[in-house]
Amino acid sequence: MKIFSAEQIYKADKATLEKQDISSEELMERAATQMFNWMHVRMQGAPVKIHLFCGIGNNGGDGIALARHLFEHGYDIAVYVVKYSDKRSNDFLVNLERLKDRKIWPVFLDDKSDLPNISQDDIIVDAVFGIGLNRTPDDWVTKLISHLNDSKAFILAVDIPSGLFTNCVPENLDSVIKANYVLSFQVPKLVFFLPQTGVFVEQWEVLDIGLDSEFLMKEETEYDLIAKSEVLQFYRPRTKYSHKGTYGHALIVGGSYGKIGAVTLSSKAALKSGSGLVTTYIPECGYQILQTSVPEIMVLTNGKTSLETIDFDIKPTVVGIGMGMGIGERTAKALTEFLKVNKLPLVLDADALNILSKNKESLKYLPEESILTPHPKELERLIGKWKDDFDKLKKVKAFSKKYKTIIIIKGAHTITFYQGKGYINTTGNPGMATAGSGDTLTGVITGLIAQGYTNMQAAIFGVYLHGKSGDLALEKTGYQSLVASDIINGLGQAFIDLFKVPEQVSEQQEEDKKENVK
Ligand SMILES: NC(=O)C1=CN([C@@H]2O[C@H](COP(=O)(O)OP(=O)(O)OC[C@H]3O[C@@H](n4cnc5c(N)ncnc54)[C@H](O)[C@@H]3O)[C@@H](O)[C@H]2O)[C@H](O)CC1
Ligand SMILES: [K+]
Repeated sequence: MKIFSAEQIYKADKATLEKQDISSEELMERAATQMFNWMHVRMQGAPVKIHLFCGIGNNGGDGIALARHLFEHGYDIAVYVVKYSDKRSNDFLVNLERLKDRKIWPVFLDDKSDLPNISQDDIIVDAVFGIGLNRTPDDWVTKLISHLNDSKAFILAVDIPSGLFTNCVPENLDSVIKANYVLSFQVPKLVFFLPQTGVFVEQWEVLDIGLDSEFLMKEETEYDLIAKSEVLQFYRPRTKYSHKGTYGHALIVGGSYGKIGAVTLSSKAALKSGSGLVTTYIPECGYQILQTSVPEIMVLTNGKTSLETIDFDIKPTVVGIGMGMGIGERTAKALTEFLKVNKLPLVLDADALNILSKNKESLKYLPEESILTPHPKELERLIGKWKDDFDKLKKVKAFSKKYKTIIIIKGAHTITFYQGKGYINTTGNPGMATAGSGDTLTGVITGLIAQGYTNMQAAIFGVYLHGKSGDLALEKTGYQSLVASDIINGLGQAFIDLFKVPEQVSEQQEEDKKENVK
């Protein structure tokens, strides 16, 4: 799914009005009707107090129109207009009049108003600011927003939590609504997926308001959201007359005394993600450990307790390098010498990245489309400190362009970056923040490249599979007990899940749908 910028959404609106020959107020009505249906299906007329806080722009207009629908279906509503400016939008005014026609008089709030009473059992609809926010809200609006957050009532945000910008991190985080649920029109917003701003979005859902499909299809975006339908197109089925040679040979390089586990996990993950052969290149101290724990894997050794040279006479398809490798002088030199002569596709992780951070001139030896999988600290060593999430994205983009590398920013929503574009992953969970999880990811990506996936496909698909496997494992382990080996063991189910058809809608839902059409 594409993630559009605010400018692109306004362009999509314009294209829709022209193509479908409708007014902007009709489009607002679609948005409000969709939100009402969403609420009505869940609330079924429940006598819960709903407080609607509406700004004076189109986000506020959406809220006012929603209030009308709720009123007409007998819901107990209280409507507030947050008068943060005199520049009321036309569609807001049209809907305000419609509300007044029904004898509903909103409470107008300004800097002198008392804060309204809200019980924690009530529902708040947040329609104060939408994607049009362009400066920090005034102090009194921030106070109101903090008051709503403190109420502990369930907050349903319209389009985006009020106070969140679409293209930067707010200076004052007290001015942002902490939404329990966001109903976002047509497309999710980038800020839902970044650590500093994503915390304001507990859950989100997209409501289709019928924006022009041609525009949505043709318009190029800087970010894509990656879910099952996006990765399925990469999937390479196995063929009947294939043999292990068909699926490539992954070489995993790394390990040092006390850190043989890291390479073991990567190697096993490469194997379990389908690499035909896997060889692990480690210091001698790991020989027995590896041969015993993963008998399917071949082992080459060099150095006693850490690697001294990286030099082999096998012909692997791809090399995954750095896990548990250490950053000692000899190992660092071994890596640099290897990079100078290497022509194979590379996946670089952990200490390989730490060594490169200290010897940035060696980055020029990386083949194009090498994959770098840093965790936050490793990323900081590579690109330097960042001011906020947006600054981080800018720096990663510049780095990836300069060295022509694919960078995977690991996190709650891992983002794969290449050629100026970010691919945001949707699988994974906090249970995966555990030792060896990253080593496993490197193994999965290396294993996919071995089988013939392009580096970009392997990066995006690998991140998805790794997360999905963690999600499936979670059902048995819970968050705390999920360990990297569970992720490896869940990989098979993650592949199988790709082809699971979503559950059928129930008969009752089908009936409801028919009713709606009537
Ligand atoms: N295609 C869609 O997704 C549709 C979205 N709709 C809704 O429209 C809003 C965007 O509406 P817009 O009027 O452009 O912006 P806001 O409602 O966010 O209003 C802000 C308004 O106020 C000014 N402003 C900005 N920041 C401040 C500030 N800190 N203090 C005071 N005033 C401020 C700014 O100039 C704006 O004019 C979108 O989110 C959806 O909810 C449509 O209803 C349907 C199509
Ligand atoms: K909002």
